[in-house]
Amino acid sequence: MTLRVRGLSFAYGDRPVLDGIDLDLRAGELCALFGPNGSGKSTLYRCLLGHLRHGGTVTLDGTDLGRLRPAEVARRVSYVPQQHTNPFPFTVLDMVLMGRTPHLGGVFGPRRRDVEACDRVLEQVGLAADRDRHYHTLSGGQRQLVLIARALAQDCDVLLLDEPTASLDFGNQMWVWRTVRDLARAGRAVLVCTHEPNHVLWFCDRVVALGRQGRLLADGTPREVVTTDLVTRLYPSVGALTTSTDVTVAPADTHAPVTDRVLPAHRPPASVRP
Ligand SMILES: Nc1ncnc2c1ncn2[C@@H]1O[C@H](COP(=O)(O)OP(=O)(O)OP(=O)(O)O)[C@@H](O)[C@H]1O
Repeated sequence: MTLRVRGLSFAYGDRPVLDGIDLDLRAGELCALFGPNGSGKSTLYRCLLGHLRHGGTVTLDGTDLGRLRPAEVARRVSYVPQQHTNPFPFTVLDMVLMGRTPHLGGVFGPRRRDVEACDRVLEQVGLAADRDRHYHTLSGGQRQLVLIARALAQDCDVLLLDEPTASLDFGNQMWVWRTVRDLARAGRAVLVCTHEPNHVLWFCDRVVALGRQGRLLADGTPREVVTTDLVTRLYPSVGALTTSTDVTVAPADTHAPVTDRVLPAHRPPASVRP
């Protein structure tokens, strides 16, 4: 199963944002989408999902996603948005059940097995005790976990996640990365947008880097792409960079102990580093 993007271009009015993006996202692969603020990552997701009319093509196993009805797309592709507010007083369980909606036939409501599936993912994200609370009363990180739970409940071949760890504590960040890595190993195709180069190095199979002009700058393994040269080019204000295998805090099951780590060259001495 391959999500294939060819020549994807998009502009907001007369302001071009994406320029000729070619990308293949394959089953079994955890791929990072890496790039500066405003480079068009969220816009790319919205184009892939058919929320924005764009140039070029997006196909899933040869089928043009633009020709499918939204419910058909939602059966195959799940999406965790970067930000989400909901004006209605949905409970946590209601929010996660929305992930099951594309799988329900006609006007039927959720079945017992849908509720059980949602309870299982709420248990996984550590929010089982909060299932009957109103979504809008949760903290930012808890809301992010609910959106991730909704995507897991949706149970799709392709997962598109837009900065899913941005509001999460270190423990939950590692849980999300391990979960998406396991989903990829189980045969799903996963694209995760992140701003953290070290997480790309630690967890991902592949990374595509989007530059400020809305063009892909690189596509390859993390060790090929996340170089001090590329990071300096994307983020010139950081200044000089160095790499290190001196990893102070990294889970044992990541690539960290054997992988270069990207660090600012002028760091505080080790004794005061966190
Ligand atoms: N609805 C919109 N109307 C007009 N311009 C927009 C709209 N949404 C985004 N943009 C602009 O398009 C560009 C790309 O935005 P986008 O949100 O895709 O970037 P991003 O890479 O996801 O950024 P970030 O890392 O900050 O989330 C930015 O310059 C942004 O200001």
